[in-house]
Amino acid sequence: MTRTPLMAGNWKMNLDHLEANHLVQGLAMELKDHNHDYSKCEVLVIPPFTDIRTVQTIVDADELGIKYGAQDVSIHDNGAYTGEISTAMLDKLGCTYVVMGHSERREYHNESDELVGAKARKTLDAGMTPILCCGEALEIRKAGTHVEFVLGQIRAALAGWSAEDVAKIVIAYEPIWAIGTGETATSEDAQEVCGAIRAALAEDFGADTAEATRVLYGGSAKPGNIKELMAQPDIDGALIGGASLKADSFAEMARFYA
Ligand SMILES: O=C[C@H](O)COP(=O)(O)O
Repeated sequence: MTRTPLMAGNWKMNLDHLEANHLVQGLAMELKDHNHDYSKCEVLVIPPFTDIRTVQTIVDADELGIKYGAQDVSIHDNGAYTGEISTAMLDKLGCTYVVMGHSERREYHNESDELVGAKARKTLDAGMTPILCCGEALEIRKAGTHVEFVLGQIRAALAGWSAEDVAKIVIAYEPIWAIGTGETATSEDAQEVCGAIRAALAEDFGADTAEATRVLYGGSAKPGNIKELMAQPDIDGALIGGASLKADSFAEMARFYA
């Protein structure tokens, strides 16, 4: 496989900057102690905005292989947008990834597919990698229309994109019913949708783009199920919430290949 696996820890609204310092130092130590090979799995932390400067300082000072990014971004460059953060601000802090369209933002902030697509565009234009989230609620899963629903979210967000640009993004499939519930989708469930995403990318943007685009799974991923998830042909990594808040469990997941 030519796609480099990615373990991305989405801290959500957890940990202040002091706790962030502690976690990143602990994570770096765990990975070093176990001779983690970053070429076999990229390790990414996605802290709250207020922690990013602290994470940058540790990563730069200790020349860590850990990457960091942001949980959201504005579609505006600057101006009267109280509370928003621009791509330029994130780029200046050394962020390399930005998440958009997480189900929690879609639900609590009414984010549409079009807005999510615009955030991904803005992120890519600023030289960072978008992590575009998608995923269905339990009712949709029960109705059996989850594949159609998820492909609809992605196609709406990426409408008009070039194949070259799509190949640079990361897509994260997160069934909402599996987020923070302890109820992981089975690896077959996860593969079904991740495989369908790749097939849709091939149909819309060509086989080379589909081969290059990384697709992550998210939703109660943990040390106990990561190997099985990563053994699936179309799962290239995980977007991890709860289990990324502890250095040992997150490091163990990053070392799924060992
Ligand atoms: O962004 C991460 C996901 O929402 C998964 O969260 P979780 O691992 O706590 O279920």
